[in-house]
Amino acid sequence: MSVTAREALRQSLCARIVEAFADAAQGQSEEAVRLRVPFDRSLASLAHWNRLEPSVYSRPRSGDEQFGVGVYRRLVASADDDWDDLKTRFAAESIPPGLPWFGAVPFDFGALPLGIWSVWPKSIWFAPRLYLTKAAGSDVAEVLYIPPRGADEMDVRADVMDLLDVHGEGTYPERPRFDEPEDFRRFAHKVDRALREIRQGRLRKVVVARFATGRVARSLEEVLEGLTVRYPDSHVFALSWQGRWLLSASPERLCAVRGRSVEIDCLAGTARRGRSDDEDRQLADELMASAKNQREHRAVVDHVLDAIAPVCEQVEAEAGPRVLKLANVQHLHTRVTGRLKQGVTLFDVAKAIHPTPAVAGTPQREATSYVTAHEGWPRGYYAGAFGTYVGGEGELDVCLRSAFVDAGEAAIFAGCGIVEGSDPVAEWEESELKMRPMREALGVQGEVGP
Ligand SMILES: C=C(O[C@@H]1C=C(C(=O)O)C=C[C@H]1O)C(=O)O
Repeated sequence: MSVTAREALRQSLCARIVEAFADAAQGQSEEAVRLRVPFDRSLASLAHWNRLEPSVYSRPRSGDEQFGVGVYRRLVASADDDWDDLKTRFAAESIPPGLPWFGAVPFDFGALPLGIWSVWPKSIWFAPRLYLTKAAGSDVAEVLYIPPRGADEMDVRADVMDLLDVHGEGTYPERPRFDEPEDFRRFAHKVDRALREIRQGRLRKVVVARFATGRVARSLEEVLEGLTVRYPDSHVFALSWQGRWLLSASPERLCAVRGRSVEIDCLAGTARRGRSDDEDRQLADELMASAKNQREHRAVVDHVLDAIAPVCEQVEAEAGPRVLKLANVQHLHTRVTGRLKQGVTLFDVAKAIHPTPAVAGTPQREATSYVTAHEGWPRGYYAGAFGTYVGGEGELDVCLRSAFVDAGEAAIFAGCGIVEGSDPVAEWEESELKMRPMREALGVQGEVGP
């Protein structure tokens, strides 16, 4: 969108909110101002790299969009905190009806946020002060805005204009750059080391990951629109904190909790897409027939069923895996569904199953510690989870096909499950495919051969 169109959008949205604020001031006493505005573009048009206020964009598989900016309430986990601390703190908070918390948790709650992640707390959650939702295909957005206490119309105008300000295009403060990414030699060395652990019987599977870096060539709006068009079945999500962005187009639901029901996606086992329909079908058949991939996949399903049993009244997995096709790759996929025991929240479920063997390995605890100790760089939020939370319910998706963007530079992450018989060249190629969504969307040059 052009700078003038962006400014016109900002002005008109602000005028509608001020109007609704003035009407509400004469009527009810609710803290939040609620209105509906015509909106015929994607809510991604409100997202911008250079917005200093924390902000969030989310477009799950349903196609409904959410955008939030500014902080009404924030909740962060620091070095020593765990899931239980988050849960306790959430229990003490209250936010207006219809407003969710957005946030993310790390891959390993036991690890400190180091390296590129040291600029962020270990887990970040916030309820935005200006929140828009738009149903798929609709050209109307619902707006919820919480004015500062005691604000008058003038204050509200200034506040909303500020929340939607973009603070200069392309001007980034000097910050430390990312570390040198791993080349094939170092990656192969990590795979060999993982294979040694497996041969010696300490682990059965380890997910070995790598990252690539590059300059971002697109506006955030272009990036998000690119991802939503190309990956309609993934959850496209972007969250900024202190000007840095975490982005993901996740195909993998860690857990969704609505009332007493829970849904989990197990995703492990990967093949590329074919160049023709025939080749694509053949690759899918080979994936289904591959004992190595089926073993890798079954380990995830078994872990999830075992780990979730204590918080469930009933739980079941689909009979066998299906093939989930994404634009870049195809995966083996099994859905697990269950009925939760009374009082079990989203965070109880996440604590029980995360990180699953799909992103850590098996045995899960040993593999998680192994990854944290031997990856060679801190995973932070990569292979962590992001999503929404309201009163115990919500959805968390695994932060895969993801990137961290700081001052116009991106680190793009991908990992592969290593089991007995894995080959470093094939795994490198798989990691390249997994990086493709973010590379293409961000316009970062890439595709490096082994
Ligand atoms: C670790 C990643 O993906 C995970 C690993 C998979 C595999 O090894 O087959 C498949 C899907 C994901 O659960 C990633 O995309 O970075």
